[in-house]
Amino acid sequence: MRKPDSKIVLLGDMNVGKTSLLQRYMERRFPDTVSTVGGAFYLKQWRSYNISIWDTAGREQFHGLGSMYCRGAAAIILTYDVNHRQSLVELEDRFLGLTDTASKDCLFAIVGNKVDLTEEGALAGQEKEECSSNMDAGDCVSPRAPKQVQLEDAVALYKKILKYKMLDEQDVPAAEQMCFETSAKTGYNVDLLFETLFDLVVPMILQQRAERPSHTVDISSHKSPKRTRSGCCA
Ligand SMILES: Nc1nc2c(ncn2[C@@H]2O[C@H](COP(=O)(O)OP(=O)(O)OP(=O)(O)O)[C@@H](O)[C@H]2O)c(=O)[nH]1
Ligand SMILES: [Mg+2]
Repeated sequence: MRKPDSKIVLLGDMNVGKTSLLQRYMERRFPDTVSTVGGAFYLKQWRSYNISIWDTAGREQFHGLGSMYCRGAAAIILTYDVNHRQSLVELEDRFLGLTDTASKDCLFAIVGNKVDLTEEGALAGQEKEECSSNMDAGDCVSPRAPKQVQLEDAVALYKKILKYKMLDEQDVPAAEQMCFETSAKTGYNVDLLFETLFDLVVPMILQQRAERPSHTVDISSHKSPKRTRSGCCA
């Protein structure tokens, strides 16, 4: 197997939907999941490049492994649940420190998942109301609640991350491009999330290749040595 050209890591609290997002993208479905143990990865071919996408465990007991998974990462997807404010708080308190091992020009995406469960998600046609047509409108109780975390909160966290990493806003993609709201259940924005990141890491791969000293010897330009009378090389 060829070594991956780049690495993307999903981080975030347990139950926010990291595994579901990855399975929705890679397998085009929303299967039942079990809480992740340690970590696992998928390989995605994007154009001619191999990108590994790592799913990590959000459970506290696996916290120590997080920085190991982030080592050398070109992009990190910090995931929260739009219905649980604490899951956004945890990104800053518990997960951001794990990203210190990532590549120095690592990109960050902030992803609020499970929008299908919110009133806004319903308005955006995320999921059909499960009401029978002979019910009164009043009987049709929606389980959805207003979003607990707004996109602006994610944008504010993105800007804090730039400060923490001492990055200049002008040198990195804009917050509006890197903060997403998704639903692994319906697929909403899932392709956009992953493919935006793939397109951003490709130039990083090319830059790394250009900076790396070449170990390739061009044998076509090599002249054969002249033979001397003794049969030795001059
Ligand atoms: N409604 C809804 N449920 C979701 C969505 N994404 C995930 N879930 C559900 O949320 C639960 C947790 O999802 P996982 O993908 O296992 O969460 P995780 O972040 O990988 O959790 P850990 O592996 O423990 O860190 C499962 O019951 C999923 O079916 C979503 O977009 N919408
Ligand atoms: Mg998981």
